Amino acid sequence: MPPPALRDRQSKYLAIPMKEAEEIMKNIGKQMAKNTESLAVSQEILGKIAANFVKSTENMPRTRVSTKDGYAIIANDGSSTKTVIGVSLAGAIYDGVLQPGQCVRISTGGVVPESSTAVVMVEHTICTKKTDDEEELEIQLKEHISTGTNIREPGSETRQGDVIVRSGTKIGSAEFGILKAFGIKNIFVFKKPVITVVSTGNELVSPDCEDVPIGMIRDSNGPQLLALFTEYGFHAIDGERVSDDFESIKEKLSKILKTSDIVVTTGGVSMGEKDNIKEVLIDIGMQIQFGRVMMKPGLPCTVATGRFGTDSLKTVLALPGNPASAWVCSHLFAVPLARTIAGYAKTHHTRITVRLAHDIKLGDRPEYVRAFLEELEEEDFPIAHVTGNQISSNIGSLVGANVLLIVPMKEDKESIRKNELVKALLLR
Ligand SMILES: Nc1nc2c(c(=O)[nH]1)N[C@H]1C(S)=C(S)[C@@H](COP(=O)(O)OP(=O)(O)OC[C@H]3O[C@@H](n4cnc5c(N)ncnc54)[C@H](O)[C@@H]3O)O[C@H]1N2
Ligand code: MOO
Repeated sequence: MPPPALRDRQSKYLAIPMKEAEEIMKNIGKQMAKNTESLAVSQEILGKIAANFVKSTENMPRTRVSTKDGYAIIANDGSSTKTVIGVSLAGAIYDGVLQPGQCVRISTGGVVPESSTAVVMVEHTICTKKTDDEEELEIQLKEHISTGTNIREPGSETRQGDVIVRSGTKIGSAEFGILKAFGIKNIFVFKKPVITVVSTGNELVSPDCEDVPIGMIRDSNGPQLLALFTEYGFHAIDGERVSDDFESIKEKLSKILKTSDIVVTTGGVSMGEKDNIKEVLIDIGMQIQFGRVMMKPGLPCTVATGRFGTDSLKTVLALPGNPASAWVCSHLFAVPLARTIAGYAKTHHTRITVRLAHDIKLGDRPEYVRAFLEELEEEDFPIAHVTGNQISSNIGSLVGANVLLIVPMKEDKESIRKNELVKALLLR
């Protein structure tokens, strides 16, 4: 860094539009390695993305089974009265063969005996004969039952060889359930990127520090971003803190980049005399992809890439130190990138339409306003309440936020009004 008198008085970096920044991130995502691994189908795969199409190993159901509790009959056998000759319960099959005029009591999920062509619900029958000790001997149908009624045919839900989990699908409870239903033992999933979070700043002390000297602050960005990645199903490594010193940052980043795919730093990216991050990134051979974005919060948001002596491309997201800026930029840039590398088909936050609960004054940059939603039965759209003072340093503006309102910059109008509809990104 040159002495203050000689430093640049304007940023060298053009503030690019958000759309352009997103395009650049998409390209970086495409170039970053997507590695796969085979994992046992255990809780460990929850939240991972399937890397292959998984096919069913057998028909579902495997045999004809009943969808109702009742009686397996031969439909259209010319008799509405049936002799009860046995029982087929789920887990205990009746392996005899039905003759016309006979039926077998059956439960939902029970195997339908050979030659039976329909199941009549117990509600549609009357018991017409029984033994002295109350065993059913004969029933009568109250209505006509046609062939196929209440029977699940083999393969009627899934045929052997059908795709049961598509590549790119996130493994949740439903996918986990179907893999278990077919007895699948292992599947290929995308490996998640190794993410490391580092806080930079001479003023930072441990978040656990009880007696913080004046002029110093607790490092909240580090733990906040580690938690943010956890919320999105990623495990991030705590790279802890480093001072603003050029050499110290260089040493720290050089070490971490060897073992990480994505490094997220906070602080030191703006115009301050200790804002060294961009220079360090250049010094260690990384290419700055953008050094400012026309957005609020997050103007000095910086992204650099490089191979760093390895085959695979690495990305550093050097985010502003202000807590709201770091949080918003992590949502908008780091999470989609991590999702891309982890194989997600959908990498971006869902856009929804919301109705504003208050006026919002427009600023000189497009803004991502933190808000929370209220759902009212009589309203078509959720109501968005802004989370207080939106200054980038206000960590309280993040608390309770579950959307980012996409608010344009001031052009022909000064504000958007209460009750207007705006687009928002759904978080978490
Ligand atoms: N002359 C200019 N000054 C600033 C500009 C500008 O364009 N020209 N941009 C402003 C904007 S916008 C932002 S955002 C900030 C970002 O600055 P830096 O990324 O360089 O961040 P720092 O200066 O290091 O810190 C900013 C702020 O955040 C606090 N901080 C930093 N790290 C942490 C942490 N780990 N946990 C909690 N809080 C943290 C730090 O103490 C500062 O208060 O620059 C504006 N300035
Ligand atoms: O862009 Mo900064 O995050 O406005 O304060």
